[in-house]
Amino acid sequence: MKDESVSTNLLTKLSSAFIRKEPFGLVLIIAPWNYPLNLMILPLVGAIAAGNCVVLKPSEVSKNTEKVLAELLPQYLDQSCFAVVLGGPEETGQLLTHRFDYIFFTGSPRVGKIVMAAAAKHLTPITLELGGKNPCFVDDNCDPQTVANRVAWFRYFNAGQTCVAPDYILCSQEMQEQLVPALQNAITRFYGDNPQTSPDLGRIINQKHFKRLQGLLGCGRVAIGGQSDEGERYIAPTVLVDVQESEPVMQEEIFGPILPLVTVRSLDEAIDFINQREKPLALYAFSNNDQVVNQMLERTSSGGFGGNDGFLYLTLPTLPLGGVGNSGIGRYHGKFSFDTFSHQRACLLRSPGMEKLNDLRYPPYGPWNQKLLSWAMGSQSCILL
Ligand SMILES: NC(=O)C1=CN([C@@H]2O[C@H](COP(=O)(O)OP(=O)(O)OC[C@H]3O[C@@H](n4cnc5c(N)ncnc54)[C@H](OP(=O)(O)O)[C@@H]3O)[C@@H](O)[C@H]2O)C=CC1
Ligand SMILES: CCCCCC(=O)O
Repeated sequence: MKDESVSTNLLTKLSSAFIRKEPFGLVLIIAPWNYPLNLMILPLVGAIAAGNCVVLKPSEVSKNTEKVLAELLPQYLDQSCFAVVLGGPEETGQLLTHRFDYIFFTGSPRVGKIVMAAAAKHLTPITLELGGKNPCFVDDNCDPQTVANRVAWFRYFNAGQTCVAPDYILCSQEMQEQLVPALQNAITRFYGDNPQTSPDLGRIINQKHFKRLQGLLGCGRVAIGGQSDEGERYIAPTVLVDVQESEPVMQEEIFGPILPLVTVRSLDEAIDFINQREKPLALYAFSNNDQVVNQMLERTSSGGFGGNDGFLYLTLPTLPLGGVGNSGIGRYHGKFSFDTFSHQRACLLRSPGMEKLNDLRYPPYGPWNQKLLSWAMGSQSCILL
């Protein structure tokens, strides 16, 4: 990447001022299992583009992808600059005792805190791509079937194992009564009368997550789905109603094909509900009224925001993917990846001659040269004076 020239002030008018983008050095990339290729390769591309060497730690949970990565990557990447470390939490923990120049972690906030604590020991800069409970507000002023189609697609894609998926719906009681049949229509249209036989519906990654999700089926009242099959690790596309805030399904990130509907009486109540919780990785609002969508955008905070659709914004490399607060630190995708993996070095090259011009800044200071110096430095004069 070529140097980025920047403007100068009177004091540095005859100098060359620019930002040099430098690689950090050795980067550790730790990836999760839900999109094991995408969430490993995308940060890897950014790290390479910025000139770094990389240690890759894929998730042991997605075993087949881990195996393919371990076999294929060494065939395409320079073995002196890239390594793939296999294994689980223990091996990741051992990796984290070493000093890296940058750590890029994708996973849960729980493990993100472990990574951040390890990075702190070496003051290593990090990106944490974490998760959270992503709210989806549905205004009364909307077409229930259109909303149901869009929400159902984003909730049940990859069997709901997507960090930016809508985690729960906030809507009025009246809208809930319209949304449930519309969601049933969408699920039947997408996955047929018996979704378990659909080739387009995924399965839960392992027994641990299957059991966790099976337990969540007991929350609230099942309005759609609710079936499960341990042998296939199948959880039916499910909609829950009459869910209490205190129930587990509203206390943890669902990360599965379960969609609880929580009723609120107004947009203000929905915004209060959202703002009383951790800042989510993604937030969605559906309404035919732009003002409602804009109010949700203006009065909340989240990693990303979707108005009248789901995480389609991920298809734009011109938009960053990243969380805020408990849902993450930093961002990537497109040029944001290059910037994440680059140190922005401030450079000012001056002439070795024309020393006379520097008399202005040398003591002794009098009223006149201090004012002149302040003027010559412009807005940054507070730095030295
Ligand atoms: N912001 C984003 O872009 C994304 C965020 N996520 C979030 O990730 C979570 C789901 O992914 P999941 O893989 O289960 O997340 P985890 O946090 O459980 O695991 C993430 C990575 O950390 C490793 N790990 C697990 N426990 C430890 C530990 N104690 N010490 C060190 N490393 C550890 C895992 O290894 P192993 O898997 O081998 O046990 C895996 O490589 C959800 O919260 C989801 O929201 C997921 C995708 C994208
Ligand atoms: C291919 C989309 C990957 C997005 C990361 C996630 O939401 O889990």
